This record gives sequence, structure tokens and C-alpha cells, in this order.
Amino acid sequence: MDLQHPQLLQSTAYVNGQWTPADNGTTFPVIDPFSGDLITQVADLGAAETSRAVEAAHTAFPEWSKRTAGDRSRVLRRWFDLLHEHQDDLALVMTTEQGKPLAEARGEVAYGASFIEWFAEEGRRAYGDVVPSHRTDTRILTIKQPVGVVAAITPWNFPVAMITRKVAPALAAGCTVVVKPAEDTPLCALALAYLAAEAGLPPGVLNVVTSSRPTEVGRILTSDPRIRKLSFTGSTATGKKLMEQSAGTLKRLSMELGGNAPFIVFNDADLEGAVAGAMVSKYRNGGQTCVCANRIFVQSGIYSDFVAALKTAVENLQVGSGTVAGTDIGPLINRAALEKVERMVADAIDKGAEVACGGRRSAAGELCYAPTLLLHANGEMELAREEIFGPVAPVFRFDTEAEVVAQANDTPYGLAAYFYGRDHARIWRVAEALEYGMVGINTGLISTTVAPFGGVKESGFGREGSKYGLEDYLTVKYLCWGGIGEAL
Ligand SMILES: NC(=O)c1ccc[n+]([C@@H]2O[C@H](COP(=O)([O-])OP(=O)(O)OC[C@H]3O[C@@H](n4cnc5c(N)ncnc54)[C@H](O)[C@@H]3O)[C@@H](O)[C@H]2O)c1
Ligand SMILES: O=C[C@H](O)CS(=O)(=O)O
Repeated sequence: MDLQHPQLLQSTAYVNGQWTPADNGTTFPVIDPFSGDLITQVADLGAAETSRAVEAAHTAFPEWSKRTAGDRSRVLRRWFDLLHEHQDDLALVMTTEQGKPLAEARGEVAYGASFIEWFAEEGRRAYGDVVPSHRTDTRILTIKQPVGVVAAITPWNFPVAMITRKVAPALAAGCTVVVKPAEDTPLCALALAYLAAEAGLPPGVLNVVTSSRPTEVGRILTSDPRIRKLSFTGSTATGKKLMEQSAGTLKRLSMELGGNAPFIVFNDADLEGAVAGAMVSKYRNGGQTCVCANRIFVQSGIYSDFVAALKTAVENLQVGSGTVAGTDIGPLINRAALEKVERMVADAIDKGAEVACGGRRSAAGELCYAPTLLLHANGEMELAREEIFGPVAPVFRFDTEAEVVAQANDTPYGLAAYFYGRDHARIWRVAEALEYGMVGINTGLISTTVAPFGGVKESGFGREGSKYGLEDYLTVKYLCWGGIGEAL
């Protein structure tokens, strides 16, 4: 990997300000999903090392939490600047370990950095209240205090942004953090830790535990009483397990889980805009995002024109190495992901889907899947019930507003939904009727640090980004000040 700053490529965990190998020296491989080549071996930490990382965060908490919000903000601001200074290197690390095209990787670095900038500012406005008292001899106040030591467990699909979206508000609030990144993509997490240290973050405030044994590490992070909050981004199945494991020590939780996004196109939609929105929502990161359009519902009156235009756009997507300019779709993250996509497409075809294009592996690379458009999709298909997490767009046809809203809501998930239409009354009706945490109206791209990101139902709870994101890392303390007596 040809980095301008090779020291960004670390291969040991980061604990208490030290680059730390596993106690027994074991490592696990990090593989380039496009070439299949070994990038590097990374320290494979277990329970004992994880407990020491928790100890480090616990020890660092008093000093970090007592700093002024302004001091913490200045460190975060330097970290933000360093991410931009090293954007190209960070993007190359990301594309090499995760596979997304470099242009998307650069975009993710900027997106991830935006959470650091945002919460560097938000952290300075953790205001309390002075409350009109219920007694003349008593004064009532509230103050905001950091929740304590935070564990963050993050996925492979956005290996920078999913970490900064948690770590930035946590640090801004005065918390300290232990991060366990996904085993497929630990290198971005280690590069972020390197730059955080360069920014002046004290030892123990941010710790990164790399491991190929998430269950073993998770057991420590969910059971250690010194961890007061767990923030998790990943599949709903894993989120449920972690929630159960956290009950024993009653941890605060944020759960950013799986999705099954409907993308609805009404007859009066702007056709060109709807096609562009479907493309960005479906095929960003090769379809490996939690807010990807997972079911595309098209009203009968616009169906033929929309499908024809969408097919042309899908057929124009370029599949290949993320490091090659012009690539739109990189490899899937691993073989299991490829086999899951293949299984879901085969199931859909068995249940009546017609392949308009794609529907097969791509010759561009071992883990590449051809951008796919499936017609005549129906609710019996597995891809209608579970997130595909691949470059496959199933199209469902509908006739009425009531029918499509019912179909869109017929899922345990509730993360993101999208619809295109121009009738203002219908926009209000549908936006309010969709059971999702986030709704894109005439847009397929909704993710931004200024807005609250999160879901309902089995897509989780808590919000990341926005003015709400800091609250997940704060507690509200009520002060009841008596004995004041009457004015002299
Ligand atoms: N809602 C969101 O903001 C959001 C964002 C990105 C991804 N996701 C979801 O994440 C999923 C894809 O990511 P993934 O495949 O990495 O999910 P995953 O649940 O398999 O893994 C996520 C993280 O959890 C860890 N993990 C897995 N099992 C664990 C266990 N038993 N104990 C402790 N840690 C464990 C993994 O090592 C990884 O770090 C999709 O469902 C996607 O929708 C959601
Ligand atoms: O996978 C979903 C992440 O939240 C990525 S993004 O925030 O939608 O870019």
C-alpha cells in the first residue's frame, strides 16, 4: 500500500496510548477483498487484553471528563484537521481493506470527519437548566455529565464513519472509549487512533481492540461494570445478543441495526430524479449500506418508463478494483457476503423474479457481483424480508398509495425509507405513514452529520449526529438545593 505517511498503517492494537500486540503474539490476516492478497497481519486480542483496555479507559476518565468542553473541543478540532490532511491515505487504507471505490472512500473520510467537527462544537453546548422551584427555600437545577466509559462495536461497511459517529460525541461529552472494529476492516480504526494521538488525545481516552474473536471481546465489553454504555452498529441479530448480554450491568445502549428500505416511485415522480435517487440509494458502497434501497416499488403508470431508464443506468455501472478510476462497484466484503447475495437472487428467481440485467457473479473479480435488476419481485422472496447487502435491485409494481404504504411497512425493520412524488398532500400523508426513523423525499441520499441518524422497530434506537447525538453520551443530574430560607 503506497501511503504518503506509512505510519498510518498500524498492525497492533492501541491500548492506553501504546501500540499493543496480543499477549500470546497471535495475529489475524486482513485481506484485500478485490485481489485476495494479504494486506497485513493484525494483533488478535482476547479477553485479558480487552479488560486492560477497559481499565485504561476507566483510569483516563476522571481527567478527561474534568477538562473543559473547550479543551476537549480543541483536541477534537485538531483530529478533524488531521483526517482531512491525511484524506488520501485514509481513503487508500479503506479501499484496500473494504473494497469501495476510492472516490467513495474519500467521501467517507470527509463524512466521518464531519462528525468530529460537529461534536467538537456540540460538546460546548451541553447546557443544563435552572427550574422554577416548588418551594421558596429551595432551588432546582439540572446539569449534564458524561455517562462514563463507553464501548463501541462497529461494522466493516463504513470503517471510518461508523467509528467517528460514536467516538466524536463520546469524547466531546467527556467519556472515554474502547472501540472494537470489525475483523474485516481494523486498519482504518488503527489509523484513526494514530491521528487521535497526533491530535493530543491523552493515553487511555481512546482504545482500539483488534480481534478475530468478537464474541470473546464482546463478552468483556458487555459485562464489565466499568463500561457504562455500549454503542453498537451492525446487524439486528448481533444487536439483540449484545442487548441481552448488557442487561446484567444495565448499560446505556445505542443500537444502529439492519434495514430493509422501501424506495417508492409514484406516477407523478420526476422520472430522471427518481432513477438517479434509486441508483445512489441502491448501489452506493456496492449496495452494502444499512440505508440502501432494498425494495423498489413503482406505480403502474410510470412503471415501464422507470424500469427502462433504471435498466440503462444499471447496465452502465463499472465493476472492478476500487483503486481504478471509473469503478462504480467494488467487490463484496467476503465470500460469505457473495454467497448470500447469490442465494437471495436464486431464491427470487425461483419465486418468479425476472432478471433484467446481471443476476450473476462478475468476471471483474473473485468477490465481484454484477449490478443486477430484478423485475416482478414479490413479498414471498427472501430479499423482500431481509437486507440484500449487495448490488441487486428488486422492483415491485403497485397501483394505490394505501397498498404501497402497507407493503413498505410490512417488515420488522424501520431504518430508512424513500419516496418520489410531487403531490404535496400525498408527500405529507406518506411521510407520516411510513414506519421508519428516516425518510428521504425526492432524494436517495439522506446521510449527514447535521441530521439524526437512526431507526425504529428492529432497526434499533438512539440517534447519531445532529443536536440529538450528544445526549446519548450524557446523563441529566437533578440538583435540589434546600435550606435557602427567605430573602433578608
Ligand atoms: N444502522 C446503521 O447505522 C448501520 C450502519 C452500518 C451497518 N449496519 C448494519 O450492519 C450489518 C453489516 O455489518 P456487519 O456484517 O459487520 O454486522 P455484524 O453484526 O456481523 O458485525 C458488526 C460488529 O459486531 C461484531 N460482532 C459480531 N458478533 C458479535 C458478538 N457476538 N459479540 C460482539 N461483537 C460481535 C463484529 O465483529 C463487528 O465488529 C448490516 O445488518 C447493516 O445493516 C447498520
Ligand atoms: O450503512 C449505513 C451507514 O450508516 C452509512 S451512511 O451513514 O448511510 O453513509
